Amino acid sequence: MAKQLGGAGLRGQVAGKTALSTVGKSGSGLTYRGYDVKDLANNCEFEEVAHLILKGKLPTQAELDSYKEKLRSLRGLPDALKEVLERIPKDAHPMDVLRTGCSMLGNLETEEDFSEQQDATDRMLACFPSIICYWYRFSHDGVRVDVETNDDSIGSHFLHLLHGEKPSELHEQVMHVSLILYAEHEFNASTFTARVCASTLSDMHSCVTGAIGSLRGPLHGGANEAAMAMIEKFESPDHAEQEMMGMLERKEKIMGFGHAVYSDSDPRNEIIKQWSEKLAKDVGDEVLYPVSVRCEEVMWREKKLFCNADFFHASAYNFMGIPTKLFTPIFVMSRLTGWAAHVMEQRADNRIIRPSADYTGEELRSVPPISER
Ligand SMILES: CC(=O)SCCNC(=O)CCNC(=O)[C@H](O)C(C)(C)COP(=O)(O)OP(=O)(O)OC[C@H]1O[C@@H](n2cnc3c(N)ncnc32)[C@H](O)[C@@H]1OP(=O)(O)O
Ligand SMILES: O=C([O-])CC(=O)C(=O)O
Repeated sequence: MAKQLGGAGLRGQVAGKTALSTVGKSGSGLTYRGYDVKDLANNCEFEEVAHLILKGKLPTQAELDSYKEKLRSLRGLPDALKEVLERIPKDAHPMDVLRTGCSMLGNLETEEDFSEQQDATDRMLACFPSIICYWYRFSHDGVRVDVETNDDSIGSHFLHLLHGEKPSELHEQVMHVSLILYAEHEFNASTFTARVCASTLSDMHSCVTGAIGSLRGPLHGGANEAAMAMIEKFESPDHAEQEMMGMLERKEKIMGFGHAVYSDSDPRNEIIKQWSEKLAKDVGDEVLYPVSVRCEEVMWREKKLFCNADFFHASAYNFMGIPTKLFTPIFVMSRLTGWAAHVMEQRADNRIIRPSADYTGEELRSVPPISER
């Protein structure tokens, strides 16, 4: 059953064209440049999908090797950026750190001309994990990590910097899947933010900085952190059910459920849920995964609301030892590909995005003298 699309929030209104992805239209429900996300998640590394989204085609082995080599060479951070990161307090939210880091990078390595858009994007793709982990390890552990690792992938680079050791094969694989699932999603709020910014002919770093701000909220990317905060309070599936029933009765929003476009399932959920189950077995979990499954059952039974991409990401990331506040920055590391590709698409066929509003204010009136107000 298709979701009723209309009403506030521009829901269901066509606001532009894209050749990058379809949501709720074909295959399992999500396609990137014509490939089903399930197919991509089962058969590709994230860097192949980044190449597909940003450069228009799946790479050959030689193209992939050279793309990964290029990304590896771009992991270092300028000293001025490290200095800024060192001044950000420990209790800052990592999404704010990333927003500042991206903006600072735009000052140091400004995109002077649109011909630099691919290089500016590759640089961010390579160094966002460095930015987030440099700040995290400095502010939390007091160490200045060497961010120039030789790890094979963006996901393993991130886990290596975070934990101080190379990740297991399982964890590297889960990072590939997770980054693929989060990479692109048509005209979602953060991507639309990036496109609006691009439509003024602004620079790539401004578009991405704005998009990070939009992704941060709990109704969008921030939902994976909010979901974690909720499930970690539940001691058992029965406890989860009891608490969820209370939340529903109080008409509270339950993060990680529902979607603006999908009507009865988010195709990314089935995939990340399987990986969460594998990770649960790997760590011997007997609480978080069964609690998450019960939450899913209760929400469907009571409200016909389904898990979106964020819900099982919470337990999966937790099982890999990732601190909750770093969940949404991982989303950024991935969605950067979608944002940048949309910026490029907008630039290639641009008209400034400037919709209209229905006015609901006062009728025309004259300004009274200040003594009479
Ligand atoms: C990667 C991502 O960004 S995926 C989205 C991540 N966000 C979340 O998980 C936050 C929780 N979910 C939500 O807030 C919403 O489902 C959104 C923002 C994702 C979509 O919003 P909308 O398109 O406006 O939702 P929709 O029209 O389906 O809502 C229908 C009804 O279900 C309710 N509803 C929707 N989601 C939820 C939820 N998670 N918990 C409780 N009730 C919900 C709405 O409040 C609404 O009720 P109402 O008619 O009484 O007002
Ligand atoms: O499309 C949306 O509204 C939100 C979403 O799932 C995403 O951005 O991945």
